[in-house]
Formats: sequence, structure tokens, C-alpha cells
Amino acid sequence: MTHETNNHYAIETRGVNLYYGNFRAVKDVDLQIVPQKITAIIGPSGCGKSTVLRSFNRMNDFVPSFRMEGEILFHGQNIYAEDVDPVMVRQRIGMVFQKPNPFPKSIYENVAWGARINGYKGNLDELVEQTLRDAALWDEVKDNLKKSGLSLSGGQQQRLCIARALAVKPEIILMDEPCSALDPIATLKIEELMRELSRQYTIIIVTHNMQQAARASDYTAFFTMDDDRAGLMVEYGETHQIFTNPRDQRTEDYITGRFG
Ligand SMILES: Nc1ncnc2c1ncn2[C@@H]1O[C@H](COP(=O)(O)OP(=O)(O)OP(=O)(O)O)[C@@H](O)[C@H]1O
Repeated sequence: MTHETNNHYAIETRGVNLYYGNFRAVKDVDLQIVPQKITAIIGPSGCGKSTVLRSFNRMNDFVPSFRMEGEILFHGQNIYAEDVDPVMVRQRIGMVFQKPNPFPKSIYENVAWGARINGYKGNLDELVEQTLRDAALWDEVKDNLKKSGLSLSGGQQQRLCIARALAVKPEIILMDEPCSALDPIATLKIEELMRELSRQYTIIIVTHNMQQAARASDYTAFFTMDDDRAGLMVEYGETHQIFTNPRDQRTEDYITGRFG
């Protein structure tokens, strides 16, 4: 099933409603993600930020009660169409999680793994080096590639997970609170890395940390919960505008700390 869409956007959602069983967790989301920019999704706990993010690469498919209505378009194609392979979707739209979760394997294997299972025909050593460079980790690990990924610090582990995501050449990287387990210095390193990566990749980040959204993103989507507990997008725009001149009172209340 192919749809007309404006390919100007990295992802476009149309009339998206997301359910767990009978519970509508997120309602009526129409969102256009700008390519090669960093978009932050912010809002109070439970408003559906992770649910929305996970719907962008069909990660919610692993939850049996999950159901979606509407369309999520990627290159004009609804990624939920019947003929779309979710594994391909996740290859092109990668994900980094809250808690760094390297495989209990060597640093090298953590990066090489995805390329290997995709039957990568090029030089794996070169791919691993380039990817670790892109993830701003090479200099710290180049003499210890055989060491376990789990031996690294939390911040290094998270950059390794970013490298693992990059190794399969995605276009979009989804990050679900990637810094919440990290100290401020490791957090800043990830933010610098995100900025560098956004030259080449589209990045969408869920964050609880409003300062992080204000500092590190180009666009911000603010979500809140309605009376029926369904999450909804209140306002979406350039980060500077959202934080300095919000159009909606609910956004203003949230960013000024009066709510949530
Ligand atoms: N696997 C699941 N099964 C059933 N309900 C779920 C599941 N995951 C999330 N929910 C519910 O969906 C709603 C949105 O959850 P979600 O985790 O997306 O919100 P969030 O904004 O990311 O929250 P937080 O900021 O606390 O991580 C919540 O009411 C939550 O309880």
C-alpha cells in the first residue's frame, strides 16, 4: 500500500491513535518530523511519549495488546501496511534505550553484529572503526576492542549502543531517555554526539529533562494527558519558540514548572 506524502519529512503521522487493549494511550497525533534535525518529545509521565516513539519503528509490536489506528509514513509508505517487514523498518529506523544495553560480547562484536546478520560484504574492521569514530568512542576503545562491552562506563556503553544502532546504516535514530542513567558529563557527551550525528541522521529523543530538550533539540513536541488519560500532542514547533513563546497555556504551565 503506497500513499502520497510529502517526502520532505522523515516521518509523518496521520490520525494516529495507539492502544493497549481497550485503553487508548495516545490519541490523534499528526506530526511531521523534519529530516536531519533533532526532535524532542517532552511531557509529563504517562502521557505516551515512549509509546509514540516506539510506534515509529514498530517496537510496540512486541506488546501483544498493542494496536494502532492511522498511518505512520516513512518515504511515503505506511510502515504498518501489511506488506511491510518490521525487521526492515527497525533496520532503517534504529533505537537506543534508556538503560545502556550492550550485548555481553566484545566491543568489536557489539558493533559488527548487526552488519554480520545483514550479510555485510565489506571490510568489517573498517566498518567497526568508522562506526566507533562516528559514535565518538573510537579513541577510548581502539586498544581494547576485544574487551567486553559491559566493561565500559555507563556513558561509553551508551555510545557503544549508539554505534551498534549506526552500524546497520539507519536513517533515523530513536532515543528513549538515553541519558537518564548517565552523569552530567556523560550526558553532555551524548548531546554533543547527537548534534554531530544530526548532520547525517534524523534524531528523535524522548526526554524527561526539559533543559536537555531546550539545549539539544531543534524541534520540540509537547504532549500531555487528557481527562480520559489518553496522551495528546498539545504543541509542536521549533524548540526556541516552544520554550520562549509557547502558544498553548498547557505548554507554558509545563515548561515553567507549574505542572508535571
Ligand atoms: N506495555 C503496556 N501495556 C499496557 N499499558 C501500557 C504499556 N506501556 C505503557 N502503557 C500505558 O500507556 C500509557 C503511556 O505510557 P508511556 O510509557 O508511553 O508514557 P511516557 O510518557 O513515556 O511515560 P514516562 O515518562 O513515565 O516514561 C501509560 O498509561 C502506561 O501505563
